[in-house]
Order: sequence, then structure tokens, then C-alpha cells
Amino acid sequence: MSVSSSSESVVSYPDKKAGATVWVRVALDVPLQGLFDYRCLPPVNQGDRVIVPFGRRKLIGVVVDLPAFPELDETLVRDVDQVLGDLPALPADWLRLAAFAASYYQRPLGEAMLPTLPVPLRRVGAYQGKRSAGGPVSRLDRRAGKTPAFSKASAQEVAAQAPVLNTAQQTAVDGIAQLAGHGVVLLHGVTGSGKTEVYLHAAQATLARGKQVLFMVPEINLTPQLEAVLQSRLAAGGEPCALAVMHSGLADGERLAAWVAAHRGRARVLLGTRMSVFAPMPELGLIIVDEEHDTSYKQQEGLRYSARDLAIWRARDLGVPVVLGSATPSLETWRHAESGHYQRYTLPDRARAAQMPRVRLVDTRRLDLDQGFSPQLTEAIGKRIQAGEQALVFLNRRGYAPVVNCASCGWVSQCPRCTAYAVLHRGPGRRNTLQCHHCGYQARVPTACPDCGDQDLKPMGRGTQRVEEYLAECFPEARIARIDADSTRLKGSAQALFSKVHAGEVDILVGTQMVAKGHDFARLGLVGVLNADAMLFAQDFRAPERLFAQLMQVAGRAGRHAAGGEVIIQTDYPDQAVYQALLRHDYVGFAKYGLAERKAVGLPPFAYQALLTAEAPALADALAFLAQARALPEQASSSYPTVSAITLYDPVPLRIVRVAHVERAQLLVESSSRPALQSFLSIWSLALHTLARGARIRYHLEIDPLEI
Ligand SMILES: Nc1ncnc2c1ncn2[C@@H]1O[C@H](COP(=O)(O)OP(=O)(O)OP(=O)(O)O)[C@@H](O)[C@H]1O
Ligand SMILES: [Zn+2]
Repeated sequence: MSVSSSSESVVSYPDKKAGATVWVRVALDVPLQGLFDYRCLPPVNQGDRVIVPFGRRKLIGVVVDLPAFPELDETLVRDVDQVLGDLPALPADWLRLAAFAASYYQRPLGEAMLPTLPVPLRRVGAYQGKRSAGGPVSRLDRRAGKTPAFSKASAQEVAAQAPVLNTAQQTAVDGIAQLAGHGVVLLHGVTGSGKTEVYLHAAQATLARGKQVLFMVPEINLTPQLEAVLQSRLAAGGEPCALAVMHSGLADGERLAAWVAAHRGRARVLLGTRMSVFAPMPELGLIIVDEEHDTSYKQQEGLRYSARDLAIWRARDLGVPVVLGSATPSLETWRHAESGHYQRYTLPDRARAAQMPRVRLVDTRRLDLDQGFSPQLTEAIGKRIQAGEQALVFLNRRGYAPVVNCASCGWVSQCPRCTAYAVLHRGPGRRNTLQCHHCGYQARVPTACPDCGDQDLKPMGRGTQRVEEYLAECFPEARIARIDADSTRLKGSAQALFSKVHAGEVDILVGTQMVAKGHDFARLGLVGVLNADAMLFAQDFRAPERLFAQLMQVAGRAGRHAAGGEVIIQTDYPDQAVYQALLRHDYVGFAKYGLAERKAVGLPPFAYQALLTAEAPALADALAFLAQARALPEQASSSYPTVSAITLYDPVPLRIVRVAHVERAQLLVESSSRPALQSFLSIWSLALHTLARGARIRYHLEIDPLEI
């Protein structure tokens, strides 16, 4: 057998006559179950990417197996077009992770695996187009010769001085160091307790052993500050730390660079948001998941995965430790810690300030509010800025006002495409618009009521823009900054705003949940919370947990570096358990109460759930599809061995039924046994695929949904 000389080059083309071909089994990003066999000339390895013909198209896929025989008749098997040798093969553990994600989240392997790759690595045009110039990786390498491989974050923002660990921190660091292999550590530390310091020490030890570290954070805007800290603290022997950063705010090329650096083992630390859990890291030795409770770790489209859960799986598979950190762990995590399944270390006190901030509930039931502000809150803000401190006003609602209303006929601004209000936004130069936060619809604000012609249209309620406006009237001297999705739309603008806050160039900060978490503000003395009650009576059983976590987080921004921090929460329901626990900073009590409640009614973490959502132009069709889906197991009960352990609830419309002219309904599936649920879903998901064929329905199945 002769091997053609082309097989020696990085890129090889199969030559049918050579006869030395092998079979490869390839995962492709197509909505079909199963894998696809091709004929290929060696050398080709498991984990290589290949370009293959698929119908009339060409696609990039990943070789997951080299079977002895193809599944099809040999004469029907087509040839691999090109083996892409520009990167090392994807490692076996990466293939295992993708396979686990696909099976656990009930998606075809290729559909789960391929989208985790940076776009240029899975686009045929990037390799075979006229301008491919050797492919994206060699283009990247040519560029990299000109620019430094790793960013040197502005180290002046950070004091490189490492503080001496306190006893609680040292205990946690020692505990993590002693883990011989895999172990899940919950680092439960109150806000400002210095969890970052513990991560840094654990990371340092891992790097010293020659291993890589994956450091996950929930939000993009937490990366710059942390990048600078990691950069200055993890530098060794005069060399900057080989740190790569990965998040959705990066351009394709930047993300590719980070991914390639991790894959080649050149990046020793990868700092990233949820997508980074899928980065191949050949020498991964530690995973850190900061703010593990944060819902941003959940991907809400495509493969609906939990990056935290996958991180735990990945660490176990590799036999390495994973550290989950939070001041308010998810109840799922807390339960594992209580049962001893996870090892728990507690940082009970703040690292700098002696005490936690004082929490005050202002009962707004009998108060005259001015633009939503109680006199107590306004006065407190005034005092703080007088004293040269900063104040933060937290309101989880962007825009100027959530709705516009006609005083004479009761007309309200509604999105024409969704069952939702159109929100009033103030644009530059008084160019006001109505915007839908669900579908992106935008329109001018009508000058008169579309129904009755009356010109007395009024904004109702308030969002961050209106709060900013009000504060500017109350405190004309104060420097006010607003941080929300609108004010940070431009690349780099969030970082610029946060830098101003850190530099003390802001007196009052108004913001949504973007400002609530993670940031270590040195001069912030007061946090005021508006409209917290909005979340109190949400239908979702996780709403109280989420509200509590969010309020603990935002409250935790106050008084981090000096004593005397204060939090003012305005509420009509001061007796609610959430607020009472907050007064005492009592996460443990709240978790105990929450878990007991969940246990009593059999909700997660004492049950496991999946959610089937159907979308159609008419609600009736979506509901009918779900009804059929629900009936499937009855019609073929012998195919569903675990069906007796499964509860299928009635299909119901979503709370916001219509979004962008599409109507949506959902069906909840539940079981007290995860294996029973998984077994059921693996059969059911295939049947759903068949059921939906021909029907004008889109559907998706979500495992472990966070919102129901
Ligand atoms: N041992 C220590 N001695 C003095 N200061 C410390 C120590 N450890 C941490 N700090 C400082 O305490 C502050 C809070 O630390 P850090 O931001 O890590 O808190 P955190 O636990 O992550 O809080 P959060 O959950 O609110 O994000 C930082 O300014 C940090 O530099
Ligand atoms: Zn809309």
C-alpha cells in the first residue's frame, strides 16, 4: 500500500486510487440525529476537523470515531474533502464533554459540539474561499507575530500587593490544595469577604504545578477588573501571566485567538463567561466558577446548558477540583454542601470593613413618594454625597417609563408584535421612542392618543432614565452615572463607566443588575433599592431565591472598604421572609427555609425537571402540539420503561404569550429521579422530532430549566 505524498502535508486530500483509505465518523451541525460516515486518506485522527460534502453543500465537522466499517454500504460513502491540520486534534476529554452535553441536553452530537467552536473554525469559506489565505489559524498566527499574544491589562488599576490571608481564607486555600483529585468545593463567603483572594491562591498553586486554570465569571463586565487583577497577581518571574479572555463581546477573531491559545496550552489561565466551559484545555488542573448561583451561567438558546453544571462534570471527568464561589449559593449547590457531597468553606466576615452594611426597610405603604423615592432614601443619598461617599440606586428596569398611558381613554403603549408593553425611552435631543424589550420593536412616541386623539399622554412608572433625571433635579451638584444595557451598548463603554466609578468621578450611580454583582467599589457607602416588590410575587417558584440573591448582591456593594455602609430597601411588604432574612444577612436561614419549602412540595432540588416549549403563529397549534407530545408515552407505554416515575403536566401558555407574532406554550415534565427522567427524555425527544415533522411548529426541550 502506498500512501500518497500529500498525506505528509498538513492538509491532505483523499485519493481514491491510493486504496489506503480509512472510515471516519463525523459530527456535523445539522438538525439530524446520528453521525455521518466518510472515506478518508490518513493521516486523520479522532478530534480532527474535516471538510465534507453534505448534500450539495460542504460542511466542517469533527471526527469522533474511526470505525472499522461504515454504517452505510461502502459504495454510498462519500470522500472527505479536506482534513484540517491547522490545529492539534481536539482532545479526548473535550470530545467526552461534548458527548455528555449532547446526551444530557438531548441534542444531536453535532448540533451540540460544532457551535461551541469559534465561528472561523467551522466555516468552510474561511478555508476554501478566495481570501482564505491558508485558513483562519495561519492568518491569526501571521497577525500574532505583530501583536503580543496576551493582553497586558492596565496594571495601574490594581495594587499588585497581595494582602495577608485571614484565617478563614487560609483554611479554604489549604483545603483546596489538599484535594488530591476531583472534589467540588463550595466557597461560601459573604459579600466582600475576599473570595477572589482564595481563587488567586488556588490558581497560583495550580499554575505552579504546570496546569491550566479555567476561571469563569457570569458577566462580561466583570472581566476587565478581574483581568487586571489576575494579570498583576499571577505574573511569575517577571513574565506576564499567559491569560486569555473569552466572552460574547469579542469579535470572531479575538475569540478565535483566545480559544486557540487555550487549546495549544499557551494560555495558562482562561478567564471567561459561560461559553468558556467548552474551551479545550489540554492541561486543565482547576476550574473556578465565581458567583455560581448566577443565572447568566445558563445558556438560553441553542444548546440550553448550564455552564456551572458542565464545569462540575468536566472537573469530575478530569479528576480535578472545581471551586464554586458565592455569597448566596443556589439551593441546588447548598443542598449538596449540606449533605456533604460538596466540601464547604465559609468566609463569615468581610475582609476589610469590620461589619456588614446595615439594612433598613422603608415601609412605603403610607408614604408619599416623590418619583418613587421615599424621603428617607433621598435624605440618605444627600448625606452620603455630602460626606464625599458614593451612593448607588438600584432599579432593575431600564428605559424612562415602562408604559405610556392616555389619561382620558386609558390607552396604553403596547408592542404590536408581543403581548407586552412598549417601554418609553428618552433618546438624545428629546427623540423619544417606544421600545419593546422582547422583540426589539421601535417606534416614535405618538403625539396624541391613537385611540381618542387626546394629547395628554403620560409616562407611567419609572425606569433608570427617569430615576437619573429625578436625581439630577434633586442633586444638581452631583455627578451622576447610569449603567444599564442602554448606556453600555457601545464596545468599551461599560468599562469606561465602571472605571469612572472606581476612580471616584461619580457621586451617584444608577443601575440595573449590571452593577449589582462582583464589583469591589471602594467608596460606596449607600445602596438604595427601588421597586424590589416587583419580583416578590412572580409565578416562578425560584423568584424568591433570585430576589434574595440579587438583593444580597447589590446590598453587598455598600461599605466594602470602610465601616458604616448602609442599604435602604423600599417595600410595601416589609414582613416578607425575603426582606426579614435580608435584614439579618441571613443566607443560611433563608436557604434552610427555602429548602424545607421545596422539599414539602417536591420541587427542585428535590425533583428534576424538563420543559418543552412550542411556538406557532397561533396559540391553539402550539397547545395542540404539546397535547400530542403529552399523549405520546400513553400511546406507546412499553417504549418508555420509566414513564411511571414521570409526571407530565398540562400544557399552558407562557406568561408572555406572544413575542414577535409567535405564540408560545409550554409543558413541564418532572420526576423525583434524574436517571428516570433522562431515560424518558432520550426516547421522548426522538419521538418529538418525528411528531414535529410536517407540523408548522418550532419546539425546544430544556433540561433543568431555571424559569418556568
Ligand atoms: N486578607 C485580606 N486582607 C485585607 N483585604 C482583603 C483580604 N482579602 C481580600 N481583601 C480585599 O477585600 C475586598 C473584597 O474582596 P473580594 O472582592 O474578593 O470579595 P468577594 O468575596 O469576591 O465579594 P463579592 O461576593 O461581593 O464579589 C477587596 O478589596 C480585596 O482586595
Ligand atoms: Zn415586541
